[in-house]
Order: sequence, then structure tokens, then C-alpha cells
Amino acid sequence: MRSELDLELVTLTKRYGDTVAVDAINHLFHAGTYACLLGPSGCGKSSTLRMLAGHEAVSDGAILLGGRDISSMPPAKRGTAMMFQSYALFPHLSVIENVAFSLRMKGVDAAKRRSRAGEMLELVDMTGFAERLPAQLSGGQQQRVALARALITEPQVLLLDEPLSALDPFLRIRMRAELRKLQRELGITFIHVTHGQDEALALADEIVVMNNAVIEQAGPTREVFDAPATAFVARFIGAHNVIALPEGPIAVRSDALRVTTPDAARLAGRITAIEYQGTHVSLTAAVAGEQEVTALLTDRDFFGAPKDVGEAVGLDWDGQDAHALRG
Ligand SMILES: Nc1ncnc2c1ncn2[C@@H]1O[C@H](COP(=O)(O)OP(=O)(O)OP(=O)(O)O)[C@@H](O)[C@H]1O
Repeated sequence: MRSELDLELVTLTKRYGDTVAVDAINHLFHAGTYACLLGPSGCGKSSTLRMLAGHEAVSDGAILLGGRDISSMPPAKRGTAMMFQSYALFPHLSVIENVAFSLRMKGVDAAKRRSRAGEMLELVDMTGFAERLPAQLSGGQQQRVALARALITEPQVLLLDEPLSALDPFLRIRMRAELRKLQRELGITFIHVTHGQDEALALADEIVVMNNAVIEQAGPTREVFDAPATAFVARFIGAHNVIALPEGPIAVRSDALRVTTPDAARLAGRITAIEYQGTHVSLTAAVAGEQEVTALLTDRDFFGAPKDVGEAVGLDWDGQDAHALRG
């Protein structure tokens, strides 16, 4: 069922001269979804997001928000707001003035601006920092201010361009939990661009995987992870083996592979590497056709029957864990 605030991309296209950055993509983002646009550098994620925000002109196709074509509307009129990678805070304005900026542009009076900006700072837990300048804040705090500044416009869709990439790994994990919590509280659509599969898995209700200007696969996060449709998605999302079989390529999760004896398994080969990962042990074997296949065993399973590099092994899986790959 379509809701009033669904966001729909219809053969959306971006060309820069001869470069096709986004090639006629179609997608429906349901209202209130946390969606991650995931893909390698240059695949067209940021161009897509910038077209949604209105910071980049659409070359072809349309963007519909609640059935209304917003493709050629100015950014402030679309019902979207963008939070940038670099946060783009005004260095000479205090935190509260940064947050209130768009209301000042709209001519809202000073008292109302301050009170709304104060509410937004409370939402992102930054009340005590209202009078500071951006340079006096940590990366994580600047990010919260940038969020407050985007949310004060009461967008129906918040667009986030690699919002966590400037943070150190520890803060990144903390902030991603905060983003998810905020999205649940607000109930609006978040579209978050990232090239990190961990980030997408941790945050998203829905993952849209892009490659070479097109959508390779889109769907609920667990479905995309569990059943990648192409070799590209299987490799990019990680934790999968792409195995060439006579009947065609399949993807099998590393943790779904069983290590047995060579004569009793679908694949036979020799162990080339063993890596201890704490809770798990990753065992890589070279099998027929110069393929490398990795099995992820629990530490208990591995140390219950330890193996060595150079040993002959068989690798097997249950039929339901094999996913046929297209193209
Ligand atoms: N202003 C521009 N002029 C010309 N080509 C551009 C411009 N912006 C992007 N491109 C090209 O369009 C393609 C898609 O770029 P885009 O920035 O959308 O990719 P991305 O997936 O967001 O990459 P990244 O993760 O590196 O930001 C790339 O080939 C890029 O070089």
C-alpha cells in the first residue's frame, strides 16, 4: 500500500556530459523507512542523493514525494533536508544560530527561532552547547548539530551523505545507534548513503545496492544479506562465497559452509589459510577451478577438530543455503 509520503524515483537519470552517473533507476521508498544506499565509490549514490535534495538537476525521469513531482522544486520547498558528510556548519555562528539558520531565512521571528532551535538541540542532546562555536565541538557533537539543523525544517525525508565517515570507529558505532533511535522517534524517512556494508546492515530497514549507475538489488536488509541476487552484491555485502558450479554461479554464506572429509562433500580442496577471529575461525581452502572458498566456523567447532594449512578438506552446504546468482 502506498502512503501519502512515499518517495518514488521514476527512471531517474543523471548525466554529467558523457558520464552517466545514475542510469534510469526506479525505486519506491516507503514512508518512515530507514534506507541505506550502498555501493562502491563512483556508483552514483551521492548523485542520487543530491538530486533528491535538489542540489543537482535531474537529467531525466522524476522524483515523486507523496505523489507530487518535486524534481524541479527548490531544495527548501521539497519536504527534504540534507545532512552533509562535512556537516557544513557556519564557523562564525554559534550552535544555536546554526540550528536556527533556516528559520531566519524564512523570516521567523527571533524568539520563536530560538525556542525551536532549543527544542532541536534537546532532541540531539546538545542543550548545554548552544552558545559555542562549531570549532569548539568534537566531531560527534558537530554531527549532532548538523542533524538538528537539518531537522528544524521538519522534513518528511532526511537525506544523509556518509554522515559517519568523519568520525573515529568508536564514535561511529555510537552515533549510528543514535541515528537509528532518532529515526524511530521521528518516524520520518531517512535515506543514508554509505559505502560501508556494516553500517548499512546495522542501520537499515531496507538496503539499495548500487553499482555502475544502476540498482543491483533492493530489499529488506536481511533479505539482501541472506539472498544476494548477483555476484557483485554477494561480494560487496561480504560474508559470502561466490562459487562457480557447472549449473551456474551460487552464493553461500561462509557461516553456512561445513568442513568435512573430501570424499563426502560437494567441493574438495586444500586449506590455504586459517585465521583466528576470537569468536570464530575463518578457514580458506583452494578448490577445483582455482576457486578460494572460506568457511567461518565457531571457535568451538574448529577447536573440537582442529585443522592445519595444507590439509585436504571437503566443503559442503545445505541446498537451502545456496542462492543462484543472476548475470
Ligand atoms: N560534478 C560532476 N561532474 C562530472 N562527473 C561527476 C560529477 N559528480 C560525479 N561525477 C561522476 O559521476 C559518477 C558517480 O559519482 P557519485 O559521486 O554519484 O558516486 P558515489 O557513489 O557517491 O561515489 P563516492 O562514494 O566516491 O562519493 C562518477 O563517475 C563521478 O566521477
